[in-house]
Amino acid sequence: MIYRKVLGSFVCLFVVAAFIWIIVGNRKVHYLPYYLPCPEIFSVKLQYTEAKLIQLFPQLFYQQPRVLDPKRQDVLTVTPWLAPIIWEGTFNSEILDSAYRPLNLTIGVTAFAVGKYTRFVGRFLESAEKHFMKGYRVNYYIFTDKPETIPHVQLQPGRRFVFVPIKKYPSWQEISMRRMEAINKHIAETSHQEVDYLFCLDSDMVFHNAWGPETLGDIVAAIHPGYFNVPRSQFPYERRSSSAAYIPDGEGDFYYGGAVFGGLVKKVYEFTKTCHMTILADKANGIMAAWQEESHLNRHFLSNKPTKVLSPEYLWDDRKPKPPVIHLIRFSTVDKNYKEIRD
Ligand SMILES: CC(=O)N[C@H]1[C@@H](OP(=O)(O)OP(=O)(O)OC[C@H]2O[C@@H](n3ccc(=O)[nH]c3=O)[C@H](O)[C@@H]2O)O[C@H](CO)[C@H](O)[C@@H]1O
Ligand SMILES: [Mn+2]
Repeated sequence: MIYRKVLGSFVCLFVVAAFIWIIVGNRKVHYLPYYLPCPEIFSVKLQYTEAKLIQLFPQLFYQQPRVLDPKRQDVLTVTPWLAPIIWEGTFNSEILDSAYRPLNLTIGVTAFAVGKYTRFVGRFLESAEKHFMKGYRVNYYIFTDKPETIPHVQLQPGRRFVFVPIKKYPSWQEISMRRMEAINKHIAETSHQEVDYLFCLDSDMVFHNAWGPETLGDIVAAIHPGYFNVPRSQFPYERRSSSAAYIPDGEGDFYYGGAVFGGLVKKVYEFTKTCHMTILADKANGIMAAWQEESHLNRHFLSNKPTKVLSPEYLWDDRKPKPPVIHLIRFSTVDKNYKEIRD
């Protein structure tokens, strides 16, 4: 009985194996169709609260990036914490535009024009319309105590101008430092709903060349034009330990300028809040940092590293001759009579 069952099983196995061999082997079918057990997973979309569509790069034709042939060998293009440092020659605007344009971003700019500094706004805006985030939506927030003195500047479509009334503090130091407070308050009340990224810029400056999406990052700082080529012992950090902006000798990455910072509006909110608080702490202790809010900004960026660093191309000074490492001056301080204007 058992012998017959075993024999029967072997015969069955042989017949099935022979059948498969005939079909697969003789008919030249080399694989069997295979179906995923649950194809509906492909149609499931996670509902993230800040869900953004993934942008694919369209077909573009450009030079191959060469691993062993960096475009700039004369400058540092990445920080030790792997934040890119943006220099002319290191990026392709066409590729960046193809990634950022479809996101339909709005970029905010804050510029302060208090007292005599209203005279700079016309040139600032005219030059920004030529060079700043061309083709993107831009909101200019002009913080001023004298809106009637600001000249009208024709803006490109999708770009608008907003006056933010602000009181005039008696000293230029206080005006400069209080920007942190005013920007922070304005983000909380208004601009967090209006812009994706926000740049906070000095108004006594002019755009000379393109400033585009290569500058966008979570939190962005700019290297000061006066200190990109000096050892950190010579950085004009606040050196008194009684100040909240204190940086001891032997510490520091770069010397960043107070005239340019930015990033995601939420990050700029956090940043301006911390800086304002450390400025107030100093005030309570009867001390003012060596370079006002710029010192606090440098202290903050030492322990909270920027995710992108702009080279001095993005924060130059018209009074300085252009060295060979600077291929392009994009944004630069105008020459001004300090004594006359701060009087
Ligand atoms: C290139 C650079 O990094 N500049 C910084 C530097 O000197 P700066 O000489 O560039 O400072 P500044 O006189 O331009 O003042 C900073 C800004 O505050 C505004 N303002 C100032 C005074 C006034 O009466 N009315 C008015 O509106 C205006 O937007 C101006 O651009 O140090 C300052 C603090 O000491 C700021 O950190 C500046 O950003
Ligand atoms: Mn300035």
